[in-house]
Amino acid sequence: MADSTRAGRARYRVLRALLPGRRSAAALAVAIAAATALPLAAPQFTRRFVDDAAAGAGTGRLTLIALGYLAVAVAGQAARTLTAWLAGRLAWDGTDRLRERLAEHALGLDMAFHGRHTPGEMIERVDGDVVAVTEFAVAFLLDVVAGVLLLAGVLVIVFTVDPRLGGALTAYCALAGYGMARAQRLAVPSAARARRESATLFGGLEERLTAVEDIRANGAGEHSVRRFHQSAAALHRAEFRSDRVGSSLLAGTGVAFAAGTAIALGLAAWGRMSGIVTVGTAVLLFQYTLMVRAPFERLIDQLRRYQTALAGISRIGALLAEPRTLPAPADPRPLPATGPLGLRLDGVGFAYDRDAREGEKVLSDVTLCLAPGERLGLVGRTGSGKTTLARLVLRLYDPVEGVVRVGGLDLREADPASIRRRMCVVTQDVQLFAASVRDNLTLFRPSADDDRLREVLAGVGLGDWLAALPRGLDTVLGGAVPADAPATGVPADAPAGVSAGEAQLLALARAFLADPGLVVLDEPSSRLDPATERRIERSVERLLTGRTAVLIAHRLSSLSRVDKIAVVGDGRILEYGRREDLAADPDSRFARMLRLAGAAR
Ligand SMILES: Nc1ncnc2c1ncn2[C@@H]1O[C@H](COP(=O)(O)OP(=O)(O)OP(=O)(O)O)[C@@H](O)[C@H]1O
Repeated sequence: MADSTRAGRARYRVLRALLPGRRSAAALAVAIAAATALPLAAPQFTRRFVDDAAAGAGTGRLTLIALGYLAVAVAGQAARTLTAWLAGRLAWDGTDRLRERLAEHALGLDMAFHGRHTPGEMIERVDGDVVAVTEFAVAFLLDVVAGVLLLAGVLVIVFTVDPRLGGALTAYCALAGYGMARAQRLAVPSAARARRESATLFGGLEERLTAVEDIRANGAGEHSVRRFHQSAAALHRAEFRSDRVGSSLLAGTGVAFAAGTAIALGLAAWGRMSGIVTVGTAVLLFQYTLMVRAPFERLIDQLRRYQTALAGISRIGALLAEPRTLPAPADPRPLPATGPLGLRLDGVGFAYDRDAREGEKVLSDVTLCLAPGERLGLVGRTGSGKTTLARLVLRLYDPVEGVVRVGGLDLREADPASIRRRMCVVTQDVQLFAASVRDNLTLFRPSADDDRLREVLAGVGLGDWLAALPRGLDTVLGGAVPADAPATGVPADAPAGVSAGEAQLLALARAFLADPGLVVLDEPSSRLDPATERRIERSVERLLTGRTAVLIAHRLSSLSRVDKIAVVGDGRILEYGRREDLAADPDSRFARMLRLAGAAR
């Protein structure tokens, strides 16, 4: 499909998500029509008032005309308020719909996509772009549609009063519009520069706040603050320049419209003196000339925002059009519902970049087999491909060649929900949320049985920890804190800190709750205190019992609990076999590793 067609379709999908229902759209159209027509009617009352007063009409009649004017003015203001309210409500509905669709779509995209895009970028897309687009949509309805209608209405009315005056006003509007559009373009570079400086400042701020611990620990606080000052100063200068250009343009526009008003006054006086129009009509023409200024200014302002909104629509459309690289199976089959799951990899090859050439693969020709309940230990240097192998087992990626089978099923044909239900991963980098202990354990699943949660926590040795928490399972967890941090004097609703060891045990508790048939466990490589380490080891042993397991081992001692060992190097399986066989073979790499470890001790 041609890129332009795809982009057009994506834009159409975004705009369709923003479209309101028929009834809301009809209500808004009526409100916009009223908000335009009523102000257009007001000068007719002024004309009648002036002409009747000049003709010596009585106070009663003049009062009636004045009241009519007042009623039209009040109704016009009410229609404008209603329009703004309706447009605002529709914008919120549209924003929510679009944001929900985008968030759902983005969360459904696979790891390959999320590896290429930072969280900050995703937030900007799902929030920043959507808000920019919907704000523009509201402004478009209020300023562009209503402005164009008002302008057209004024020109039509003045034409009907006198075609010559109508022609003059049209020519003036065309000239003023062209001049303002040109002037706006002058403002674009300085405004764009201010936006760039703003992005640099906030991007840097986000990065430094994320890395605050490393910055402090390495004594880089002063440099970071200096860089922050530099960015803030650059933003200040850019904003100042942009404001100066903006104010000059505003002043220029003011002069142009003042000249227009003077011309209109002159034309009205000329019309009156030539006897073409009455005094009332001269006042009416003057009022209509004044009315064109506001819609003009708003139209020009929207022209500038249109570019930003268009870019936002294209980016949102591109995200919505992003395909999943893990295709859903046509006929999904569930993994066996109970018991440990067998695992088999046949000639598996993988590259993160699917266009990579033969030599650039991260994994090549990997063949492994685990019977249900067997445990495999993966060892190898850093960057050798152990984590990648584990990701393929969990179907976070699909292999580019070969097959991964779990429970006898090619993972590409297995029901994705049953994969997430029956398989589970415990990583060393435990993610805890600023949420209650309960939500951290169940990952926000509402159907949690508190007794089961307590039992599981006690099982991993966190029973006393839970009992000491001020609000038990409802205690909100904060960020990780050092294990030796004092826990006294903490208010009852303050977020509880979690040490690295406790976080590991919480992750193991999550795995126990899921009760999987296959566990992938990335052993913590950081050193914990011996007591915590023993608690973790005991829990790991319990977790692995009766389950198939792939263990990424960072310590040789951990391998004593596995049945088979695979030594990974440069994306290949360098050695694979039963642990006792490899240990008994003096020429094996594993035996060499054991000897080296023994010598080191
Ligand atoms: N998301 C990714 N995108 C692109 N390349 C990646 C990605 N993750 C890992 N790699 C690359 O794949 C190779 C294997 O990495 P992998 O993380 O699987 O190794 P590892 O054996 O688990 O290392 P470690 O023991 O340090 O965790 C490395 O060259 C790494 O740079």
